[in-house]
Amino acid sequence: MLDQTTNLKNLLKDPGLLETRGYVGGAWVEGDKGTFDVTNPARGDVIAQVSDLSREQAAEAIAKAEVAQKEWAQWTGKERAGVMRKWFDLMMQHQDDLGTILTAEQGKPLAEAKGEIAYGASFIEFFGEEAKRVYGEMIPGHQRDKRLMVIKQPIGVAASITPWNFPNAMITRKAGPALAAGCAFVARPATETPLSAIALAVLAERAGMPAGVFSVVPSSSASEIGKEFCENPGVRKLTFTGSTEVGRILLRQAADQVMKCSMELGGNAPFIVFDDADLDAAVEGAIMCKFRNNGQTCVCANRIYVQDGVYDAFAEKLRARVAAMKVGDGLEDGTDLGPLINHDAIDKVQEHIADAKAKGGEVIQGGEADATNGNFFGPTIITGATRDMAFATEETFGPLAPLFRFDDEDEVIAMANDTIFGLASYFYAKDLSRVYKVAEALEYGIVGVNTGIISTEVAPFGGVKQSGLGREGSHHGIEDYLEMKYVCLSI
Ligand SMILES: NC(=O)C1=CN([C@@H]2O[C@H](COP(=O)(O)OP(=O)(O)OC[C@H]3O[C@@H](n4cnc5c(N)ncnc54)[C@H](OP(=O)(O)O)[C@@H]3O)[C@@H](O)[C@H]2O)C=CC1
Ligand SMILES: O=C(O)[C@H](O)CS(=O)(=O)O
Repeated sequence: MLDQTTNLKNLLKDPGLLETRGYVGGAWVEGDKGTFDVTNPARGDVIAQVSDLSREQAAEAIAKAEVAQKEWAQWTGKERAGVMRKWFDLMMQHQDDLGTILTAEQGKPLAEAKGEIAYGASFIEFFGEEAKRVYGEMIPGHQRDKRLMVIKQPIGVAASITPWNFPNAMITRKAGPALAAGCAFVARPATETPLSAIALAVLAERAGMPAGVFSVVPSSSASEIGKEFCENPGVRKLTFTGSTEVGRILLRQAADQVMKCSMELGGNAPFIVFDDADLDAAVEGAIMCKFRNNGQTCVCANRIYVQDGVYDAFAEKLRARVAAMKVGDGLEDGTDLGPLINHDAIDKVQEHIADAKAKGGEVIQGGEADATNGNFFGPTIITGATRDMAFATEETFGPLAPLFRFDDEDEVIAMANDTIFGLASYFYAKDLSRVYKVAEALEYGIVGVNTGIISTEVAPFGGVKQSGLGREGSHHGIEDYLEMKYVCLSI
């Protein structure tokens, strides 16, 4: 457990991983604007004071990245893969410490944090391998004296802005394809969780990543750094993960330069249980899908739809499982659910519960914050959910499971699709024709069938509608960091 007396460094096997400075052009730099506090969300204790870099320092990181990228792009894919493999190996070698740092700043249980480290590292491993497979093509000429070639080249400098909920994996899911393609990468982590990003830079340096190829710009002013990323002509690609609201701001800012953008934005995932589902499997899937990272993921179930004939049985089974979940400090053994990231997150969950109760919803489990102590909130289930309640259209981003009742497929597909979002969706059913029909009818970038966990580096992750632009992961993921060039050769 972390408190005022226990220094985070004392918990690490390699205290050198707990760096608090920025990493710019291969140098460790103090912030022109001093420092900002990073707190442990479980109890609010300050665990580090991190360098607060200025917009000018972000501009310097971009300038250094422009120079370094020219050389990095000359390396063969195999040479880039060699450095990325060493980086991956170091991440896995230090998985325990990286997990401890992540839990300390973000709050998720240590086992989940270590899982994120392995998930994050998998993008570096996977795209290191893809670096060797950036193929072009020859096209039969349209005239006898013409030979046509298509080659793929790195876009240039990529800049990232990432959220606090996956402070390691959301950076590596972008840096992996970017570095493999031959881009340089400048990362601006979330204010709440910069330590995990900085630790990645410590290991990148140890892995022999050339100076300037990977930089981390911690800052307490998101909008200031975001404007630099969008307005600096040295940046050719902006990649963002976070809310749709902020995604819109960045897209507007990037439009002036017609900058290529990847956007992984908000979600509002439906989780549908049909009457032919394996109910026990559906309950376990709902637990994992709803309560992973305490409900603070963009792919968490936000609306749970249960067919009428199995509604009561599912509700009782889910309630029994949720009642057994342990809420506590992520660094303590046996914790299933850590704290939410801050008080605003608690307020959002409480607002959604109050709104639902005022409109006829019934809390059958949880419903209370642990106000005595930190940002803890008991996992909550509400029955009698209806489409006029706030969580039907807003992402709760917390441990609240609203159960909606439905009669037939067409009704639930219409309800599931009735949102501006389109990231992840899930359903449990056995009938094969139902599986095909529903999977094709759901308007989402991702559909989980008889599973509540869909995230892997080998598959394309991304949303439709207002959940984003582009895909991260899979062999498709590297395309977002490449430009396609057509060469017309007259012989
Ligand atoms: N599709 C996906 O993969 C994901 C989507 N999300 C969505 O994001 C929301 C919760 O995450 P949250 O971090 O609060 O999202 P935010 O969009 O508020 O923040 C995401 C990042 O953007 C930064 N930011 C905020 N405002 C600006 C700005 N004007 N210019 C530049 N950068 C800015 C934040 O900085 P700072 O930390 O300083 O505020 C943070 O680093 C939910 O809607 C969730 O669904 C979250 C994670 C993944
Ligand atoms: O930020 C998120 O919520 C992640 O995209 C979810 S996942 O990829 O880790 O499942």
